[in-house]
Amino acid sequence: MTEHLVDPQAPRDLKAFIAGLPKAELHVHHVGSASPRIVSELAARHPDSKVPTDPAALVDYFTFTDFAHFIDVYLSVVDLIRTPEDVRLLTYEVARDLARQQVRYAELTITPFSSTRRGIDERAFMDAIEDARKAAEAEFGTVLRWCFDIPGEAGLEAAEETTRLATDDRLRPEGLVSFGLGGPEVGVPRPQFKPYFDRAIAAGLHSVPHAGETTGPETVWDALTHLRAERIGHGTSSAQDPKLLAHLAEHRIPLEVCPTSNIATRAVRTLDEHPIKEFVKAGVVVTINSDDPPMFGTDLENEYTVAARLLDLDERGLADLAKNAVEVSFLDEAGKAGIKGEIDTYTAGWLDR
Ligand SMILES: O=C(O)c1cccc(C(=O)CC[C@H]2O[C@@H](n3cnc4c(=O)[nH]cnc43)[C@H](O)[C@@H]2O)c1
Ligand SMILES: [Zn+2]
Repeated sequence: MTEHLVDPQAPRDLKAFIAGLPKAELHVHHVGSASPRIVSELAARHPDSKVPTDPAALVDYFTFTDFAHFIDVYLSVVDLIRTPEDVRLLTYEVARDLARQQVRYAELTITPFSSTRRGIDERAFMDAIEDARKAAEAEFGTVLRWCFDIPGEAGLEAAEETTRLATDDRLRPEGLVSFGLGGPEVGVPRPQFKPYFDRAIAAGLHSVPHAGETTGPETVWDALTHLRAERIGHGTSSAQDPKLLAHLAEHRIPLEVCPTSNIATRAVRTLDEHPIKEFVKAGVVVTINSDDPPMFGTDLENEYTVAARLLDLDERGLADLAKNAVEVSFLDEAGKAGIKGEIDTYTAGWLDR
């Protein structure tokens, strides 16, 4: 867990502003959001796992040599989720952590294939996430929506299964709004997933694949052309292609930027080399996200602190960033207006102190 990535230099006042700012999180993974407490609780429930049961030992365990190592570790945590009760506990606790950070709305990326192939009954899986979603909204006031993603490296069998689970009217959960594609990009060309995205889009889901996280801008083009991406997960390498940046800006295709994730998986060398500033300069809409927060030693508040430094933002700039995420989310218009109003009221109150 890369704790050194948390910025201790950030002005205390700005940190306090960020802590209270109502936020939306658009790129955060279900299993990747398991807190050290939940990971150790699940590891203790399933002692045959190689995941440490001691939260302190997780700091080393969650330090990654590269993206492939990150995926290996990620899958060892996936292996801890074996029953519908594990799924419900994880989902509910993730919502609690989001609510604590004043996250009013989150689109949580879930990989149902990883659970059903490990033997969790598909109906029980859907019931567990939906039960947690409803409880989280009632108890914490945080609205959750789902993005079901294909784990690309698991191939077309995974694509078929994910599409079936996302489009079968008898199974599809009420909270499902979008369809994604995750995992490694190297050796996993995006175009092969076109028929699955076509079916998901025809069923009313939004297209939000990962692209350009660990490969070049051509993968982002592929995601736009073949998968009809409406937002791009990461899109980091877009900075290498001025025509792509112009296209993203012109068509208002937002990038879901996750700065600390890119350092932790070694996709980008240092935060100062992160291309977020180039995205903004080119007029691309960016949103700030945490990806797999406990695994990367971060949370959404820290990502906003990082963004404030990299983009040189004051309170108003941070509020605009938070409103970007609400605006390009898949929440209904009334819900968007409500959160944007809250952001404005909070910011005005803070600046009038
Ligand atoms: O579950 C399986 O059995 C399985 C078999 C083969 C491959 C996979 C995967 O590749 C799962 C990867 C999983 O990783 C998630 N994730 C979390 N953070 C990121 C990220 O920063 N970039 C890409 N993927 C990420 C994602 O949800 C994938 O589904 C699984
Ligand atoms: Zn991701």
